[in-house]
Amino acid sequence: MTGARTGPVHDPAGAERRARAQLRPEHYDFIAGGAGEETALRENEDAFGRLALLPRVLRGGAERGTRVGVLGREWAAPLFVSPTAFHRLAHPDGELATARAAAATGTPLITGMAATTAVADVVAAARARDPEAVVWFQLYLQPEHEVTTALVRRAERAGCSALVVTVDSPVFGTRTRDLRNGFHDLPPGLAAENMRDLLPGAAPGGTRDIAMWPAGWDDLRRLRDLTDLPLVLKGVLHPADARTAVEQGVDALLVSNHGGRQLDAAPASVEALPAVAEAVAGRVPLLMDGGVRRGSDVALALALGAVAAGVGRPVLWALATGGEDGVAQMLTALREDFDRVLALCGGHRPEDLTADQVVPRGLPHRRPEGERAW
Ligand SMILES: Cc1cc2nc3c(=O)[nH]c(=O)nc-3n(C[C@H](O)[C@H](O)[C@H](O)COP(=O)(O)O)c2cc1C
Ligand SMILES: O=C(O)C(=O)c1ccccc1
Repeated sequence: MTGARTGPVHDPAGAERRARAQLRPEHYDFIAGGAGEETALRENEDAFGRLALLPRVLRGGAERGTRVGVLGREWAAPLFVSPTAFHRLAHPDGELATARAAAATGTPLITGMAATTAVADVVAAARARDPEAVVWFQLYLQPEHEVTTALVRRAERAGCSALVVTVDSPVFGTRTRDLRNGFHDLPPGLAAENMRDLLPGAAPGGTRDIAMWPAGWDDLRRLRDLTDLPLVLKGVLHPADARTAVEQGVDALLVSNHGGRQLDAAPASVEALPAVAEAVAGRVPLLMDGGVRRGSDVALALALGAVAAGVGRPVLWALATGGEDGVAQMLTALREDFDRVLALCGGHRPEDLTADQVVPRGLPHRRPEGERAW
């Protein structure tokens, strides 16, 4: 049969179940959990479930492709790996395995300051698979400007091609599961390697060593002056902030509620996307993450204004059960799933997906007066 599935089957729920069986319970909870009552966490996936895609028909499309352009580079698909802390909790190869898998599948990777592998080693691992691999560095603005500066220099020297500043974390969200489990520190032997020698005391070993701090637009301007790398703001949900960010010369926005781990009352990322897209009006590219689990989620995000969608937890589940191969299979399956959804929607390229193709699920409660159902 033409077009039959040949690659790995995409099974997001199964991947999490298998990872859970393998991880220490407090590590599983750290990854799976959200803030407070985990409303924002649940909403990220549920919101996609409330949206349907209206396919267009008879549009041809034998010449289909998934490539997109972002900040001057071509990406294989509108898909990237969002920054998540502590990959060595999931697998001994940690960020090295993730970096190799991302590069091997042509997927851009955002590695974070809370990685358990130094950014230079992460970039080297990616470039060993693909010399053109795209790696960005995520950071939190630090209370001491010298620490921020040192982190930026580490990312520049490593060869990262953009900085992602996470701005949704003036304080750490209330992580209910971590509090219940007493999980605050990394196991012996693991450390937040990017922070090494930047903080007083021993090797940075836990969530408390990554300062989240209430930075302001002034601090962002100082960062702008510090580096020529493109700046991406992560965690913008309010359209007014999106507008300010564009005025401040930010190069891209990543619309995100931090996987439901910061403000529990925040909307789902995909629900915040349309208003941000309207405010930005195409002046900078929009990325999004939160609850992206299948090709149709990527397609919905694109139709609502994003140029690409990121995955956080699915990477860690795949890493826990399958290391580099597991992550590569997951990313490949997700890309293939998106490609099929794009075709079924009548699209030839990711840009062909439009907002008129997104409709809410569920019948309207009341039909307009006098109108028949057929
Ligand atoms: C275990 C874990 C650690 C995370 N660490 C960071 C981090 O250090 N910096 C950051 O900006 N976002 C962090 N995030 C948020 C992700 O970048 C991303 O916004 C979120 O995971 C996307 O949602 P998803 O997990 O539903 O795909 C983390 C998320 C998880 C699950
Ligand atoms: O950002 C997060 O969600 C997160 O879990 C984390 C943990 C430790 C350090 C930095 C971020």
